[in-house]
Amino acid sequence: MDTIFALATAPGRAAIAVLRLSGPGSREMLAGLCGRLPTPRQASLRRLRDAKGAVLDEALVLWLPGPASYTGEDSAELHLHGGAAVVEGVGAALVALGARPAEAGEFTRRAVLNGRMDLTAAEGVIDLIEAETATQRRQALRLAGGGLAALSASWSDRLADLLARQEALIEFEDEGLPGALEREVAAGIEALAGEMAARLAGDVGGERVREGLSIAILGPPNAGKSSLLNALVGREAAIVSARAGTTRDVVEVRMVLAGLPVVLADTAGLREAADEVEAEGVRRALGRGEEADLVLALLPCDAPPDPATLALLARRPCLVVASKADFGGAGSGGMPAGGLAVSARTGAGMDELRRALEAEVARLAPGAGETLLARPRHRAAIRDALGWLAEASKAPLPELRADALREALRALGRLTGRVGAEEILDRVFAEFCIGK
Ligand SMILES: Nc1nc2c(c(=O)[nH]1)N(C=O)[C@@H](CNc1ccc(C(=O)N[C@@H](CCC(=O)O)C(=O)O)cc1)CN2
Ligand SMILES: Nc1nc2c(ncn2[C@@H]2O[C@H](COP(=O)(O)OP(=O)(O)OP(=O)(O)O)[C@@H](O)[C@H]2O)c(=O)[nH]1
Ligand SMILES: [Mg+2]
Repeated sequence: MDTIFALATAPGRAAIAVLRLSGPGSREMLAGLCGRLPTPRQASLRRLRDAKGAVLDEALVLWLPGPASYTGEDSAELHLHGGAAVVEGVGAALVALGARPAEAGEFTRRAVLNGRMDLTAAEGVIDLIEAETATQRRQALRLAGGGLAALSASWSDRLADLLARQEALIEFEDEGLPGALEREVAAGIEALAGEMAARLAGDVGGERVREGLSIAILGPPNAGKSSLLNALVGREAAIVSARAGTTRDVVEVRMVLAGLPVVLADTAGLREAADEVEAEGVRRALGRGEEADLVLALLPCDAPPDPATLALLARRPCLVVASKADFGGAGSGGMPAGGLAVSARTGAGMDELRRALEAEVARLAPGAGETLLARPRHRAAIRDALGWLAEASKAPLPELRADALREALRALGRLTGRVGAEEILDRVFAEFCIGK
């Protein structure tokens, strides 16, 4: 096993830079850098020297002998002065001592291989690094804290128990074991399948929390789409003008709604375009409307209802809003009376609109932050296991039932990384940054 090192903090000008070292050579390399080893897990201030004895930095050093370390191996941390030349120099000294730069996610990968955490907890770690909102952080912490690992382990335990009994049934088939055991196994499979199905049905929204939502503002030209986007984000992100057909490109801004990161997109007004450029803009607008999680449809109070916008409303999850409400109440633009009416000019209805958007986001990501299934991979693995349980239930022979139970167990093993197809690990750790 190689000894690896990496900058664990962001590169660039900084107060301190943390270099992390892990692997069997850590003890010797650390001693090589700073003389005698510090007391384990105690911060010590040491002068770091290269092979020739030249001082590289004065650093706070942590000696973290395995297995009680993040990776489970002998590890160390060097809290350096945060300068590019300092990091460079200490890195070069470590290479001279036999270490190599770590690959993205390699420390956490080792933690998984050494049984310090399972694959879903490792995914929680990366989600924690990428979390931009408190809701995302809560979800990531549940995962990193082993929430899904524990659930999967309890299911695996029960499956292993059912499999053992099924194997006993096969072994003692000729001795006429009581049918009671067979009924017990069948009931156990039923119960487990029921729980998995309930988890799949009830644990929704986690993927949306992780990835964030996309909302597209659509409507006829001059409806005030760009003005509304600017009012929602509080800055002049998109060009506004009295001329219809001002916006052509999709203009994206990021904001947080109901604890979720949202990309809000302003689009070209929908109409028979006057020229090629506008036509492309309208195509892009419609495309964005099709892929958005929510369409914010604007029907201006000063114009008749627009057929292209209405057609989109019929197909996509929509929040319909009457814009330019200062021109008259909701209703004049084809809005039902009592609908949401806003004026980007006066600010009327903007608070209500924000609340309505938050309610839509909350509806699209229910249970936000309280879920365990954060990735399509999680859902797919459980669906897989459930499929094998269904096979087991209807298996005509005891051996086939045992085979199906074994496959269900393997599906859960892939979820936690215990059944280790190398490519699953590669895919998960490709998302990581270097140093984690
Ligand atoms: N300086 C520093 N800060 C950090 C980390 C780190 O590795 N170094 N972490 C890393 O991502 C996170 C904290 N997570 C960690 C999880 C486990 C262990 C660890 O070594 N655990 C051992 C020993 C615990 C102890 O000292 O009592 C264990 O649980 O056996 C360290 C950090 C965030 N902050
Ligand atoms: N009275 C009134 N005028 C508004 C309101 N919102 C926007 N306008 C005006 O309506 C005109 C068009 O506004 P934009 O925000 O550019 O409209 P748009 O929907 O983005 O238009 P396109 O990009 O051309 O599709 C501008 O002159 C705005 O000042 C409003 O709430 N009330
Ligand atoms: Mg516009």
